[in-house]
Amino acid sequence: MSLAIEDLRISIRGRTVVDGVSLALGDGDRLGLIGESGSGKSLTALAVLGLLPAGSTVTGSIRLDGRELVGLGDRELAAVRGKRAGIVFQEPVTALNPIRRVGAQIGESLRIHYGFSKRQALERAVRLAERVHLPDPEHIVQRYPHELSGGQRQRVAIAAALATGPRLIIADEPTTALDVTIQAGILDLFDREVGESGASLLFITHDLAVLARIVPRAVVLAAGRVVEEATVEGLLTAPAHPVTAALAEAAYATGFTDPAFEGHR
Ligand SMILES: Nc1ncnc2c1ncn2[C@@H]1O[C@H](COP(=O)(O)OP(=O)(O)OP(=O)(O)O)[C@@H](O)[C@H]1O
Repeated sequence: MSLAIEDLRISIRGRTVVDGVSLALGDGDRLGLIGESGSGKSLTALAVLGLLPAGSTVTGSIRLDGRELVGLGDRELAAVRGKRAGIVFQEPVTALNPIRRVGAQIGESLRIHYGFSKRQALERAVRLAERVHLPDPEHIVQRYPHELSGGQRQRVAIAAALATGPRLIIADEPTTALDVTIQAGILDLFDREVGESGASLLFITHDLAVLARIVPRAVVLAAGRVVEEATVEGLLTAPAHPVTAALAEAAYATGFTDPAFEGHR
C-alpha cells in the first residue's frame, strides 16, 4: 500500500510540533523515519493512523493508496487502522492491556473488524503466536502480559499488528526497550514478516544502526521538519545535516559496523 504525506502540519494546543513534513512510500517499499527525541516522528505516525492526542489540529495531506485521510471521521479512520494498517509501538508494556490474556489481544482486531468469534480469534492467535516464534503457542496465548519477557511481549505486539494482514506496517521504535541480542531477533522477525507479506513498512527509530538492518532509505526529522532524505548508507557515510551527522556518530560510537559500509569509513 502506498503512503504519501504532503506538507503535514500538526499543532497541539497552539504549538506547532510537526511543521510541513512530506514523505512518500511506494507499495511494498520500506522507509525509515529517524530523528532525535521530540523531533515529531511519533506524531507523524499517529497522524497516519488518526490517533493524535485530543487538542491536535492537522493540515496537509496523508494519502493511503491515493485516499485522503486528513478530514476523515473517527469511524472511517478506525476502519483504516484496523484493516489496512498495523502499528507496533516501542513499549509493549503500555500497548498491551495488563488484565487481558495475550491471545485475546492478538485476536482482538479480527473480532472487531472481521467478526471472528472468540474461538476463531483464539485459534488464529495461536497460529500467529507460532509465526512470531513465541514458545509453546497453545499455552502462551492463555497468559497475561506480565508473565512474559520483554522480547516475548514485543512478539505479541507484532502478532497483534499482523493479525489482519495489514498492507502498511508502522513500527515506532519497536526494539528500543529491548537489549541488543533480543533486538536482533525482533529485527529479523520484522524483516521476514514484512518481506513475506509484501506490506509497506514505515520504521521509526532514533538509531541509524537499527535502520541499517531493516530499511534502505530514510527521512531525517529535526524539530518537526524534514532536514534530509537519503539511503541509510548515505546518511551513515555522508550526512548532509548536523543532526544526521550526530545520529551517524552515535551509531558508530555504539559499535556499529556493517560490512556493506566498511569501505566508507
Ligand atoms: N500528547 C501531547 N501533548 C502535547 N505535546 C505533545 C504530545 N505528544 C507529543 N508532544 C510534543 O510534540 C513534539 C514531537 O513529539 P513526538 O512524540 O512526535 O517526538 P518523537 O520524535 O517521536 O520523540 P521520541 O523519540 O522521544 O518518541 C514533542 O515536542 C512533544 O513534546
